[in-house]
Amino acid sequence: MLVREYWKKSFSQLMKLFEVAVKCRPLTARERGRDIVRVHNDKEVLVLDPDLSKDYLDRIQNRTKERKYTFDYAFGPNSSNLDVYKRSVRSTIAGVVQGLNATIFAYGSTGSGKTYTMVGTRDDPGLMVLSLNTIFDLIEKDHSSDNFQVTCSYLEVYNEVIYDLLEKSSGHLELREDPEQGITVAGLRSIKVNSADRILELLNLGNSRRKTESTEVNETSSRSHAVLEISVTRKQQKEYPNQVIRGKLALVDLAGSKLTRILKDGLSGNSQTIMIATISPADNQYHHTVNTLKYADRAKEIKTHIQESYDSYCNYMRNQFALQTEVSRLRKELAEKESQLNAKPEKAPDDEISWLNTLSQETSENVQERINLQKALIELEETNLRNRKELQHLDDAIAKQQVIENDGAVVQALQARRQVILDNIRDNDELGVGYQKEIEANEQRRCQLQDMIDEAIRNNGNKTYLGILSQYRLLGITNTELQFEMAIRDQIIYSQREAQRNLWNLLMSLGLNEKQIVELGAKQGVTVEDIQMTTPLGLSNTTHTPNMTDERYTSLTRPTFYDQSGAISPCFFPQDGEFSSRYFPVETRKPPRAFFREEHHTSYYYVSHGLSPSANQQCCSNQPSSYYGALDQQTRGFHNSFPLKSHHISPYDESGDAWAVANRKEVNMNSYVGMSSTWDPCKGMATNHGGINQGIFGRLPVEESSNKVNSQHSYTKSPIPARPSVPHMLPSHVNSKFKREKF
Ligand SMILES: Nc1ncnc2c1ncn2[C@@H]1O[C@H](COP(=O)(O)OP(=O)(O)OP(=O)(O)O)[C@@H](O)[C@H]1O
Repeated sequence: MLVREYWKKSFSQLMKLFEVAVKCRPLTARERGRDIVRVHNDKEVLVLDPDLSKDYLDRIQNRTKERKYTFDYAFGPNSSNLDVYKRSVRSTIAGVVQGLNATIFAYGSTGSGKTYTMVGTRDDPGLMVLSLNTIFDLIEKDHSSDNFQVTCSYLEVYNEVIYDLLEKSSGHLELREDPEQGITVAGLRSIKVNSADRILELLNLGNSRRKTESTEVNETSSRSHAVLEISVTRKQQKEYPNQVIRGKLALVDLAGSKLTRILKDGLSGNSQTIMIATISPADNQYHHTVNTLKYADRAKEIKTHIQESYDSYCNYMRNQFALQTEVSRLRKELAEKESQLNAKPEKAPDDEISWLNTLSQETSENVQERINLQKALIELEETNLRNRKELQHLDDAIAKQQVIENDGAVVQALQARRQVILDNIRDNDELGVGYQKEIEANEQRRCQLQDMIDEAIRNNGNKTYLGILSQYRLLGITNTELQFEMAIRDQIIYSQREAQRNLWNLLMSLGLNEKQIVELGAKQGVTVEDIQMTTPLGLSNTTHTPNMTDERYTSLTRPTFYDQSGAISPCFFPQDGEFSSRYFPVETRKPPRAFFREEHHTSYYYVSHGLSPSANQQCCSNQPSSYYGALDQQTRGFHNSFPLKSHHISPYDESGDAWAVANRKEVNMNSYVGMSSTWDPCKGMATNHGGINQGIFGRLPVEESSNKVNSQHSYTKSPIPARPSVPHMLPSHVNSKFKREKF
């Protein structure tokens, strides 16, 4: 059967997710009482007042104990199990073979006929037997080429303990939560069966092991709940080869009346459930009968609830179906593309082809290598993000210990851990720089290879053929790259959503309401639903954001703004919240706006270096326009800045450098947001990451007593852990990946 048809059918079957049937058994030979139950119209159950002495007046004054209920199905004492099965159960069983779950359970007081209804006798087989016959019948008649497998388990719950009825001497079994299958019984035997007869054998065996005892109304009263579970696994062969559909049928014979909880269990998941409420017609069972009917009546309320769940379930299933269709469409498309790719072009001279093959092969290896390097780099950076987080926590803990608890041993242990983390960060950073270099070399090689391929094609007589062949080869390579890019893109989308949510929270926690944020965003050219981090929320009113691809920047080269001795490019920070450096054209000095946030109380930090006093003046003279900045070793750029509170600002030292000062011994730049630029040696220009970034730049050793650092380029002696930078070959929005944890 087509999956579409199958779901269509299933939906209509699901419309009756929960049904209640009432079955009244005949009076037994032992019962001497009066029959007080009447069944009308196959739906109504009337229970007469067992007290015959009530007169007409009592009845019209509503003092009668007569009760009337209506159910989905009602069966009188003359109905056989087969009657019950045909009308209320059979259609549900058909769904199990199509992958649906069904639960059929009997509920009623002791001696009311639950076991008789579920198990039955040789002459009047019960619902378990009839259901099994149907399942095997349907499998046999199935015209599809699908493969079926039927398994069966039978358990007993006695005094809250689970036993395996298919095991000779079963121990206690435990419930486990399985991520895929939900709640399962650990160690329960599940036997593969090929016929209803085999299951009946097992059923009889299990029944003989059930705990029973004689009660006033029932000689062989079951003292336990029994659950027979039949699983039907259907492996499709045609439309969706090897797609597996699993249906389950649970047939439950309940012992007592723990109804609500049991109902809840029975109804969890997407199971069609049929409750068979069994009652005795005897007048001395009046209270039990009415109680059972009341419960059964109340169970109808569950139906409404199920209908609601059902609606969302249907939606879910529809989505699933749509996704399946989409996947199958894509599969087909892919197959078509592949066959196009495999179509061989006309033959060309062997040596040319082999040369092209060599180049294509090398290009493919080159791409793979680059992907691997990028992956390694990303992992490395993620590790270091975690390291830096831990470092921050350690710093907090150490500070807390020093100020509040002052426990030397604890501080020592924390500092030891801190050192380990620092070492790891540095090692990783070095490794990262190595990866970056390898990536650059790889990229250069790629350019060379492409040039060689172009050259080979240009100089050959059979240009068209080789061109096509080359394109065909490169198409495969591009595919690999695209797949990698897609994977990263997915991750970025996820990260950006998270960052966006956090940003909202941050802004709200700063006291801005939604409207203000939207207005602020609009002023800054930010669409609030999709906050563009490349145009950061700014503190200034300036709206200019430099276009870093502008050719004016391309003349810049790395040595201009950084050398190994630490003679980095100066950054200066105008009071309106902007920052600038030689990255930006001298003639405009119009840097991007930046939104900065300081989370940490820090001490000294390098603000600027090597500028003339006037430049420094421009940088820091107007309070509160002071910023931290730090050196980015990976990108060789002077990275970032953020504002400090005015009392944290130091004067300049003799060299003209300005330092930010705070009340801690060391600076931890681990947790702020700011703005950064990185140098892209390939493009020969700086890239503005803009907006809010991770800003991880490490610390500088400082003298606690001093308000300034007397250290000409002291940062070079104490390496600043590099900010996790982004491999420049990756899509530009990969940058966002490193922004997410800050909000
Ligand atoms: N439809 C029926 N036709 C004939 N006899 C029946 C029918 N239903 C039940 N009985 C008889 O009534 C008695 C009690 O039935 P059964 O053992 O099924 O009750 P039960 O609800 O399972 O009881 P317990 O909860 O104590 O196990 C049995 O002797 C059974 O044969």
